[in-house]
Amino acid sequence: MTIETNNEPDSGPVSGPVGGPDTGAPAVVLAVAGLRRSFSGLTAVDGIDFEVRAGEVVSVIGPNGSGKTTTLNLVSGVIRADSGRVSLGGTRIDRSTVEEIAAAGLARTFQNGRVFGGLTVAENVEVGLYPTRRAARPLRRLARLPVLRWLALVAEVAVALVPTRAVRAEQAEVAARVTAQLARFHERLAPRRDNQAHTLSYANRRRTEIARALASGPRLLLLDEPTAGMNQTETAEVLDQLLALKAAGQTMLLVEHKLDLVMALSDRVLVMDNGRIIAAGPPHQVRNDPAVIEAYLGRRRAGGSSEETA
Ligand SMILES: Nc1ncnc2c1ncn2[C@@H]1O[C@H](COP(=O)(O)OP(=O)(O)OP(=O)(O)O)[C@@H](O)[C@H]1O
Repeated sequence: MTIETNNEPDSGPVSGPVGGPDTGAPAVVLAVAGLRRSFSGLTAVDGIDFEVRAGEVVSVIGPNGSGKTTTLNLVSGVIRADSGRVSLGGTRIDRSTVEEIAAAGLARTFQNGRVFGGLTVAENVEVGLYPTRRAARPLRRLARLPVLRWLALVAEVAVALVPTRAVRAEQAEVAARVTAQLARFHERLAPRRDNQAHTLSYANRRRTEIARALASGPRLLLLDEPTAGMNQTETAEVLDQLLALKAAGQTMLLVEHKLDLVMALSDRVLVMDNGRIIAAGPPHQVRNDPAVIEAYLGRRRAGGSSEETA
């Protein structure tokens, strides 16, 4: 077996702040401390602290512009923090590259859904396995060094042209994993595996993106508004899939505006306002927190919104 996976249960001791055997609490998968980021004088994320434990589903809600997506971008390395610390499984990742963070076991989807339109559905999912491949990338460690990156690429091309037995075995494993991910989405994706992604409906593009994020068996899955732009039926279907993932033990951190989904799915909810976490706790507790009602839900209700969204 040559593909590195990250979906082993996080029950063993890890360095950094942990629960584990001593406390009986699941290990900390993600630890965020003092995270801060400003854009041209505007503080988007203002020194936040939180943890996500193994098997937990944590949702981040809050009004538009409160700092939710910036938080996901900081955690996943898409942008750098001005200060603060992010650890995945006890290892600091806030100065790592996006690829290093992916290889460490973090996968994510984006707010507007990002797929490679010219690739097939299966190829899009296969991309998600790239950071975990070893045989197909024999000199992958050199890719970190700008001067020697070309050597890593040459080695990749060489084994693609003349695949070794290990590369062929890895390719077979990749194909099996892609098929398993597409099967997760039943008739939505499996029959479309060879269709180019640009021909898919919006909902199927988003499903493809989730399948790609799951392909590597991530230790932590970040989802940025996984049901944005979906109708009620599509949203309910995605909720069922996320509940199945949760039942299988997948650790997730998501940003979501649809409160019904958040309430049904989350173990804990973090409420952000003006870059800060103003409340955190189980869904029913957060829903009834006077500070949240005042700062956020109350605003909505006062505005007479009939659809309760975050
Ligand atoms: N790249 C950027 N450059 C400048 N300002 C930014 C950038 N990214 C985010 N911001 C600002 O930071 C603040 C937080 O934005 P962010 O997208 O994190 O909020 P959000 O809670 O995810 O909002 P929404 O629910 O609308 O997606 C906003 O005022 C936004 O305009």
